[in-house]
Amino acid sequence: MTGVAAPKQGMDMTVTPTAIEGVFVIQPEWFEDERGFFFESYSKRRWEQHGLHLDFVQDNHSRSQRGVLRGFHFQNGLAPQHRLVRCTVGAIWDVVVDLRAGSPTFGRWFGIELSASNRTQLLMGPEFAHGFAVLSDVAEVQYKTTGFHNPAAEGLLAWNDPDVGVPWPIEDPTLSAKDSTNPSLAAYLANPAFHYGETA
Ligand SMILES: Cc1cn([C@H]2C[C@H](O)[C@@H](COP(=O)(O)OP(=O)(O)O[C@H]3O[C@@H](C)C(=O)[C@@H](O)[C@H]3O)O2)c(=O)[nH]c1=O
Repeated sequence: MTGVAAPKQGMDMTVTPTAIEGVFVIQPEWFEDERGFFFESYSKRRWEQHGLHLDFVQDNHSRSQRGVLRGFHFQNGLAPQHRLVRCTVGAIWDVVVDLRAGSPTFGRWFGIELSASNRTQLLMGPEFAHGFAVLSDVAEVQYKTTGFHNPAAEGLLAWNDPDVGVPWPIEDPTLSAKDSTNPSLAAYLANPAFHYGETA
């Protein structure tokens, strides 16, 4: 068919699977001119064109100082959450850990730098513990979730569990009181919240 191409509806994005099934790197295109930049940080229509059908219900925003590490956190099957994470001020090293018992990548981690300048986003299913370390003087992190916050569903995993072995880029991080006593992966596995092949 010939003719005039349909006008482009907004900017596109790339969706790149990682070595861990269920974790995707999302890179939106952006427009830049002398005023600054513009990009669509989320478009339901664009996501559906890429086969991503998720209903986000909550937006979160945190600010942290250099050296802060938050995590690892997840919500169990009572209130499962897909999470779409980005950094809008500064830079973080963002990490997920596969919590699906029986998964070929159980306990394996994936990490990526998310920053205000690279505008990269990380999408993870509910079955992943999530945490990040701040690489800049200050970092602001914004993320969307498909489930509402539910303290009764909160799950925690030790940021420094040697069985996971994340090579964090900061030493002696500043942690919340809660995160300084998080359980190990072995303790999690005694009563896992998620099983490979089952929908959370
Ligand atoms: C996450 C969350 C916390 N809160 C409250 C609970 C508490 O009083 C206060 C601070 O909570 P926290 O210390 O748990 O915040 P924080 O350590 O930033 O928790 C976050 O960490 C990152 C790594 C994640 O993956 C997120 O899902 C979330 O768990 O905010 C909400 O009201 N809604 C929410 O969605």
